[in-house]
Parts: sequence; C-alpha cells; structure tokens
Amino acid sequence: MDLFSEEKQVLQLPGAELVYYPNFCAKPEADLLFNSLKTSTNWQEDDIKLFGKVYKQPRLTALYGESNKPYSYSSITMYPQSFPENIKSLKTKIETISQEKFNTVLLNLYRDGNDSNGWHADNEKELGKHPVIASLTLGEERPFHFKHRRIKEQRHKIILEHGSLLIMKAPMQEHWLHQIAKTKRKIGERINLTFRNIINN
Ligand SMILES: O=C(O)CCC(=O)C(=O)O
Ligand SMILES: [Fe+2]
Repeated sequence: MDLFSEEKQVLQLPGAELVYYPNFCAKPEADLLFNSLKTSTNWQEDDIKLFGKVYKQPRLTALYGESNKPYSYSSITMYPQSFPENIKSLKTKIETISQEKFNTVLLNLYRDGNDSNGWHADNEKELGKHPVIASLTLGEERPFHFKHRRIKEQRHKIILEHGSLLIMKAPMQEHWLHQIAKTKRKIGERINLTFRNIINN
C-alpha cells in the first residue's frame, strides 16, 4: 500500500501526523549539501552505555545550536557548535515550509548498512511536551520504520529519499517509536539532519 498521496504527502495515524516532501531539495542542491556537510562537519564517534556496558554508537554525529547549552539523549551529552551558513539557510527554509521554529539540529552520518539508529522517540524533556521534528535526508536512501507503542498492528515504513524532508508532528513522539535498521545490503553513506526546538534554550 502506498502510504502517501502526491507531492506533499500527508499520513494521518492514531496519535501522529507525518508530512513528507520527497523533493524538498532538488538533486543538485542535495548533492552539494551532502558533499559539504560530509567534509566540513566535525563528526564525532560517541560511546553509549547499555546495561552497564560501553559500545561505540553505530553512526557518527554532530550538533549545531543557537545556544551553547549541552543536549543529552541516551547516555550521551553533546555540546553544540554554532550554525554554519548552509545549515542556517536550510533551517530557514524548513521553518517556512513547516511553520515551526527550530534552534538545534542533530546530524547523523550512517557510514554503511552496519550503521543504524535503534527504536526510540525524540522525547527528551528539553524538547517540551509536544515536540515537532523535521528530518532531512541526504545520500543513500534508507527505510524509516515507525511503530505505535501500544497498538501492535500500527507498524509502517517510509523510504527516505535523497533530498527529502519528513516532518513528524506532535504528539507522535509520545505514542510512537522510530528506527533506522541495519541492513546487509551493500549501500553508501547517508546524512540525516533532525531539526529540533529546545525549550528555554
Ligand atoms: O536518520 C534518521 O532518519 C532518523 C534519525 C533520528 O531518529 C534521530 O536522530 O533521532
Ligand atoms: Fe529520532
């Protein structure tokens, strides 16, 4: 089943609304952005603690923000760098299309199919009660899985394409989990940017 209709594609689900723009960035612009973010970002490889054991996070990350307040999720605390010009103008475009304000962006670099992002919700208390998350994909397309916390039949996936933008409206983070799963397929690199708004920043 095709979950979306044409162009701006809207998906209404129990406790969630997703809006997907497959061609938010035209291909040449998306290619340029991918290359400049790949080379100019100070990518970090963090350790995560799970049940008392320390592992490498299965992707590289970076954080940009309007203030220098740290941002914590799982067992990781990240310190934001100030927005580079290209991300600032991207942020303005995303704010216009979504009619939301964002002051922080988390970048993920998935080096290959072994890199992933396990089931979670973006529900850190700094994001407030009803966070809206805008997620831009550059590079290799990967399936984005999401499942309802309680309604077992509510499990879906969207393929996030190069240059696409996915907006997860409130209250999705309260009722749903999402993930980027590992794959054995031989695939290339993917960069994802999630725009967030930290309250009282
Ligand atoms: O890579 C993605 O599409 C999702 C990233 C994500 O869920 C996150 O950073 O919280
Ligand atoms: Fe997330």
